[in-house]
Amino acid sequence: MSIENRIRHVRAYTLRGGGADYHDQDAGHWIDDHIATPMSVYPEYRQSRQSFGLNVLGTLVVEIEADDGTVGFAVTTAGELGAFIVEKHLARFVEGARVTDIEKMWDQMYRSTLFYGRKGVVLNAISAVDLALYDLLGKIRQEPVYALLGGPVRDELTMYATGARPDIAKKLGFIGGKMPLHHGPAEGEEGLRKNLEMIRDMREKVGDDFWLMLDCWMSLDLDYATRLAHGAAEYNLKWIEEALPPDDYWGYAKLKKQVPPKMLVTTGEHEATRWGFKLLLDMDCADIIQPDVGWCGGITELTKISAMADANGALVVPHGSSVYSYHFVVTRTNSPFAEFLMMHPTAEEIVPMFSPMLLGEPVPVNGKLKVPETPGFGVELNPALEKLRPYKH
Ligand SMILES: C[C@H](O)[C@H](O)CC(=O)C(=O)O
Ligand SMILES: [Mg+2]
Repeated sequence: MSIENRIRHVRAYTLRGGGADYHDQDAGHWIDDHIATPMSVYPEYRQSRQSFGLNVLGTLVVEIEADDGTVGFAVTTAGELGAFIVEKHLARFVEGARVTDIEKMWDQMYRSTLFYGRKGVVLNAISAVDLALYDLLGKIRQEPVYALLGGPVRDELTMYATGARPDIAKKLGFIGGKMPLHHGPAEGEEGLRKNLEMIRDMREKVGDDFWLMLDCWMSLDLDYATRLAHGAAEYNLKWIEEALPPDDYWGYAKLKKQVPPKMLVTTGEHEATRWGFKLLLDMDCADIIQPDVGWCGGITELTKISAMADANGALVVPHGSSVYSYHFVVTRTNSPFAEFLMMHPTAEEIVPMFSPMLLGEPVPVNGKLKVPETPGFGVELNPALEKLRPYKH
C-alpha cells in the first residue's frame, strides 16, 4: 500500500433509524419529549420535534474506495439529499485524486458548491466525504485518525452526558449532565417557572459538585434567555447552550455580556465552516464553540476552526459526532472534554451514540473514553442494516 494510491470510486447510501440522524428515534424517546425549539411558537408543533420534520433527512453513508480495494466510509445527517449531492456533484473532485490530497478535494468541493451551499446539507455532505477520506487514509497508512492529526495530547477523554437524566449520568461517572429545555418563550411565565423548577430539582438530585448544563436548541430570544440564565444561576448552571437562533450573532454577543458571572455561553452545533465560526469568535459570542464534525465541514475544516478558537481563547467541544469527535478531541489541548449523547430511550443506560449503525463504536466507561487504536476511525458500518443507493453516477 502506498500514499500514491488513487481513489477509484465514491458511493453514497442512505439509512434510516437512529445512527448519524440521532433524532430519528421511536416514539417515547426522551429526545422527542416536548423539547423547546424555534417551532414552539406554534402550539401544534410543541410536543414533538418529529412533528415538524426533525427526522426527515435520515443518515447519509459515504464510501470511498481506493485503487487497492481499501474502503473508507463515514456517516452524517443528510439522507437522500446528501446522497444526490455526493454522487452527482462532489464525486468528480474525489475520483482519480491521490488519497493524500484531502485539502485540495475539500477546497474544490467547497468552491464548486458556493452557488447553492455554504452551510446546511451541502456542508453535511462535504463533511461526510472529508471524514470518509480520513478514514480511508488511516486505513491505507494503518494508523488511527488521531495519529494523522498529530497524535494524542491525553490518554483518554473526559465525557459529559446529554440527556434527560443527569442524576443517572452522575452515577455512570460522567463529569456533568446537559438537559434539554422543555418550554419556550411562547409558554409564558408558567413555562419559565417549570424550566427553573426542572433545574432546581436536578441540582437537588445531583448535589453541588456535578456540572449541570441546559440545551435550549435555538428556542429562545435574548430577553428570555437572559432571565432564564439569571434564574438558573441560583442552581449553579454551568452553561446555557444554543439559546438563540444560529444566525443571531448579535444576540449571542449581547447574551454573553448579560449572563451571570461564571455562567458560560456555548453554541455552534448548527454553524459551519471557518467563516461561520470566525463570526462567532470575532463577535465574542461564546465561551465554548461546539462544531458538529459531521456538519461543520469535517476534520479538514475543524482543524482550522479549532486553531482560530484557540487563538481567541475559546474552547472547542464538538457537538455529538461520536468517533469523528473523539479522534479530534484527543489531539487538542483546547478541547478538554467531549460530549456523549445518551441514546437510550430514557437516558438510563449507555448505548453507542450512533447505534445501531457502527460496529466497534467506543463508549465511555466510568465517564472516560479510550479512543480506538485501530486504523481510520476504528469503526465499521453494520452490515446487518439495509442501505439504499438512490443515485448512481
Ligand atoms: C438535546 C438537544 O435538544 C439535541 O437533541 C441535542 C443537542 O443539541 C446536543 O447534544 O447538544
Ligand atoms: Mg446542543
